[in-house]
Amino acid sequence: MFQGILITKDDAGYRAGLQAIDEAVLPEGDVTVRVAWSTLNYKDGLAITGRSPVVRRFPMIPGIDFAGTVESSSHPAWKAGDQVVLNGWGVGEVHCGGLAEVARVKGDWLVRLPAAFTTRQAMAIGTAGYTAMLCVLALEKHGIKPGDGEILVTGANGGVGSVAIALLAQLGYTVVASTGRVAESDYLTRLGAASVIDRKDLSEPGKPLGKERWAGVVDTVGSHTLANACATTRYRGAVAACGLAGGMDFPATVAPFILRGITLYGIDSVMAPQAVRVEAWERLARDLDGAKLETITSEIALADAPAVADKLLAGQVRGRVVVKVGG
Ligand SMILES: C=CC(=O)SCCNC(=O)CCNC(=O)[C@H](O)C(C)(C)COP(=O)(O)OP(=O)(O)OC[C@H]1O[C@@H](n2cnc3c(N)ncnc32)[C@H](O)[C@@H]1OP(=O)(O)O
Ligand SMILES: NC(=O)C1=CN([C@@H]2O[C@H](COP(=O)(O)OP(=O)(O)OC[C@H]3O[C@@H](n4cnc5c(N)ncnc54)[C@H](O)[C@@H]3O)[C@@H](O)[C@H]2O)C=CC1
Repeated sequence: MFQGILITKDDAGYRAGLQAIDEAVLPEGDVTVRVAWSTLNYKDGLAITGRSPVVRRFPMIPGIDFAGTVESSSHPAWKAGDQVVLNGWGVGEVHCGGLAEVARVKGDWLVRLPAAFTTRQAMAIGTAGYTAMLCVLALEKHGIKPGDGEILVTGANGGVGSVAIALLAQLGYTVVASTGRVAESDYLTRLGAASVIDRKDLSEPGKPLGKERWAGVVDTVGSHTLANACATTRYRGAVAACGLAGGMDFPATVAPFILRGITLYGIDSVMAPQAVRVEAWERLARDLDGAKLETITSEIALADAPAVADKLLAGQVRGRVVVKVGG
């Protein structure tokens, strides 16, 4: 038996809580990991509360990411004692996840813990931070350079937004942070935002085209915010869309695409190929300021995860939350 969060769904309803879990609940896998740290991402909030149909099998251990130490392995790449990180691959959705002391997964899903990070730091980054890096890589590969103009980051106080700001600022980009918590402007400017705008400027239904402003965009919000971001992106600029914190809809027109030649990149962290993950983690090790990472990180115990999941979805959590599992 081991301790973990378990989600059950039956006639009595949808419930998540800390309990002793039998090893028999763990799915098949060729690597067993002793989890040190996990995190709470937005998707974990959706899974734990049942707000969206993220969990596809019950009972389910949530947690779309974890970092820890291999306990046993029949996979050729891994041996007992190796330190590993996992993001996505349906873990915490269809395959038991990281919010428990033990995880059993496919060795092909694991990434070696970069030497630059402790397991706690890797989870302070977590799937949110790794996704922020995927967004930055998309803008870089599009050819957007520091000095080309302002980069908009939406949902700026959140996990993806906070790491995106820190990364872009470190790389020399001029970052404009959009937030509903303008009172938190100091936090955003300390991370490296050059200026802060109110999310209301972007969240109302807008025109097909607006005044050209952004050289690039990292959008975690979706809906009208994403549509307005596209409508105000400069000629041949790019938008990296990764989130739906404001809604899954995309009420846009083709105008920015066919009249300004903008590009919309869809960013998916869950099924990203291994080479992409390794590149993202290597770049995080190079480009993310460890001191800034610590300032955006708060720590909770496993038992607190359900309560903090509610707060996360209510937009009451700033930055990243690490969950101490065995660490
Ligand atoms: C870290 C990442 C994130 O944070 S992403 C944001 C969090 N995710 C969500 O909120 C998604 C929750 N899911 C939904 O709201 C719904 O599943 C849906 C709206 C995406 C689709 O719902 P619908 O009822 O219309 O269809 P199905 O559920 O039957 O699915 C249709 C088709 O799509 C496949 N699919 C479902 N979810 C995913 C997924 N997460 N990734 C990839 N593909 C997905 C599903 O298997 C079906 O395909 P099929 O070939 O028919 O099996
Ligand atoms: N595509 C992918 O692979 C990934 C997608 N995501 C998505 O990115 C988004 C952000 O994830 P996290 O940073 O972990 O979540 P988070 O909860 O830490 O941050 C979300 C931010 O959006 C803000 N927000 C909420 N509602 C809003 C609205 N209506 N308008 C504007 N801002 C609003 C919140 O105040 C918060 O600051 C989520 O939608 C998540 O599902 C996250 C990781 C991977």
